[in-house]
Amino acid sequence: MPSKSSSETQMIGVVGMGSFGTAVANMLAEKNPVLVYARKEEVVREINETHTTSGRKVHPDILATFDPEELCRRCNILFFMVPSAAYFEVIRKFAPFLYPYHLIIHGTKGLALNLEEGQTLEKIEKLKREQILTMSEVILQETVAVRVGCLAGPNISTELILGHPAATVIASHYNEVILEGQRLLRSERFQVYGNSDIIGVELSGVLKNIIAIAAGALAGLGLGENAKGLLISRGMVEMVHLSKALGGSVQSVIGLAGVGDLVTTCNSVHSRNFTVGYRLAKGEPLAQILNSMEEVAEGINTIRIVNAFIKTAGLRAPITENLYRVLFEDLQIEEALQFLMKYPFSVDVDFV
Ligand SMILES: NC(=O)c1ccc[n+]([C@@H]2O[C@H](COP(=O)([O-])OP(=O)(O)OC[C@H]3O[C@@H](n4cnc5c(N)ncnc54)[C@H](O)[C@@H]3O)[C@@H](O)[C@H]2O)c1
Ligand SMILES: O=P(O)(O)OC[C@H](O)CO
Repeated sequence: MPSKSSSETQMIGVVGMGSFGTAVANMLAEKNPVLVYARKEEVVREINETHTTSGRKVHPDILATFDPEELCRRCNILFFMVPSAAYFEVIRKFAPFLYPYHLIIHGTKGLALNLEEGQTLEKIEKLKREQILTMSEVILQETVAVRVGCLAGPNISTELILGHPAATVIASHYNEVILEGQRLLRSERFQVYGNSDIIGVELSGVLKNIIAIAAGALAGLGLGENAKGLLISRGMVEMVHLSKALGGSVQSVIGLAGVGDLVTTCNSVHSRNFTVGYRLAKGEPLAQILNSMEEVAEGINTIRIVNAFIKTAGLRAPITENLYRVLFEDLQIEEALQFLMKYPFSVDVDFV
């Protein structure tokens, strides 16, 4: 295994220079030099020559490369900031260059499927928990890395880029991952909390996207703040039950990465998931909305996976189930709302 000198360890690696990757790379660059990986040569050139990418400013202490080996050789702390749909491809590209000394933190709020060749979600009768992977589980499965963490919280990238105050959670089984994340990212404008329940924190960030799509739909219909309060509180209860069934703790859902991010995403016109719901409610077909979006709305893939899991686990998750039918089975939003208003929820909080 190659050894590393202490001076080399100061350079921090970031994989993926989309909205969130750029925001995080810029924050990291306030304290350490940063090397970012982008797969396209023209993006690498743009970052190195103009210190911008896709119209966003890039900190002058950030260099770019399209060589995964260089990134892994020069950085022993890596932040992976790519959408879940690209995760297996990206992780497998980096896996040959990763060693157990690497420390990896990811910021992806999506799920992946661990299926056999030729299997698809549609073909599976019962989707088991072990066939669903959070991104930390993908990293652990595909690489020799051990010290893995996630970063999740109310972190709309457009606000981070403006330097507005915010906070996040770094979750890991390893305290040193949390401490490194805090050391690298904490600033006067950015607070970093720790949590040892990595699965619960990942699931919180993943599941709130479903509720955010529903919140966008309510806003698109102009149904007001009472309805939103109702959705957010019932959405939180649904997230708790789904997260518990998938291996997360109640505490993580009611913390910053759960309720904190839920409130933010359900209220932000900058949220891609909220925007999908809003445009659906205005009458646009889902395919048209997704085709016109350059950035990923993770909730769409998440709801397919979670809906399949709900059936296997025998759970009831009325918001998720009804939203799935709106998105994929032609149920009208108004009909879904009527169904939810008649649903016999009777206990307010049933998980403590
Ligand atoms: N944007 C936000 O406000 C925000 C905040 C918190 C978390 N997140 C999460 O971060 C993740 C990324 O979101 P984003 O907003 O940066 O998305 P984005 O669509 O803006 O950017 C995705 C980046 O990944 C890169 N990428 C995609 N496929 C790739 C591949 N096969 N190989 C290499 N690179 C590839 C793209 O080139 C792009 O740079 C998502 O899971 C999202 O939920 C986003
Ligand atoms: O734009 P969204 O909907 O992916 O949400 C972004 C972040 O998850 C907010 O914390």
